[in-house]
Amino acid sequence: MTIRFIASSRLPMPWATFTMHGFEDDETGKDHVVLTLGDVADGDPVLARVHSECLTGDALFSMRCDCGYQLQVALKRIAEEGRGALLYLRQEGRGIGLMNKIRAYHLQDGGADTVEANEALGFEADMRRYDICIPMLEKLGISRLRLMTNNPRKVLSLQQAGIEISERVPLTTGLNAHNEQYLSTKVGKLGHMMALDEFEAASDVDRERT
Ligand SMILES: Nc1nc2c(ncn2[C@@H]2O[C@H](COP(=O)(O)OP(=O)(O)OP(=O)(O)O)[C@@H](O)[C@H]2O)c(=O)[nH]1
Ligand SMILES: [Zn+2]
Repeated sequence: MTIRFIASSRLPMPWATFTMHGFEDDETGKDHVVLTLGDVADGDPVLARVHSECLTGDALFSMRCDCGYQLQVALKRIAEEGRGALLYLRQEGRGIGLMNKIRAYHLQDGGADTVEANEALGFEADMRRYDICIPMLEKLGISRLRLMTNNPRKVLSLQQAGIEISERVPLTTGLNAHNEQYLSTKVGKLGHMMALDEFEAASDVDRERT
């Protein structure tokens, strides 16, 4: 593992002023960011989101997925508790990269689901790895997580990497007319632990996208 800490700074956000910590992975050339709020090094479980980059959803307001909504709700929840961490991993498109995600979206426009599209391009459904979290969490003194996710593979991969997950906190938000099928595929093919009728509507999020 070749992840190096670079620097920390303040990051004022609409909900709280977080601290941003930058890390660089010499092996992949990717840089990752962790946002923390409050004292996360006191040994108590930390409310946390391990979020993989989604340029389209996180920054460009895409309604094809739930990523941007989850990002915002996770940050709001951490701000409400006054303590927590968000790991923003540069694993765009479940690890296939932005250009391949656009290729996958093109196939999805023609009727494929997210898994079929990845496979048609020669990729596995999910290429992400989570062991990269360990050096970042260690550096920040975080040992146990209350993890906001619906993804069982994420919980398992983090546990296998040696991270203690004291609780899984559901994060069901952002359902809209454009991503219903995408979310159904998560449940049906990727085993996500959620039911679409339990979702908070997208309009519950500040950045309303209906
Ligand atoms: N390849 C591919 N990647 C996608 C697609 N839609 C979103 N992504 C990427 O999927 C990642 C988010 O993964 P999700 O499975 O939505 O969510 P998760 O983080 O694994 O699970 P949760 O913690 O429950 O949200 C981001 O890297 C997105 O860029 C898609 O259609 N194809
Ligand atoms: Zn997304």
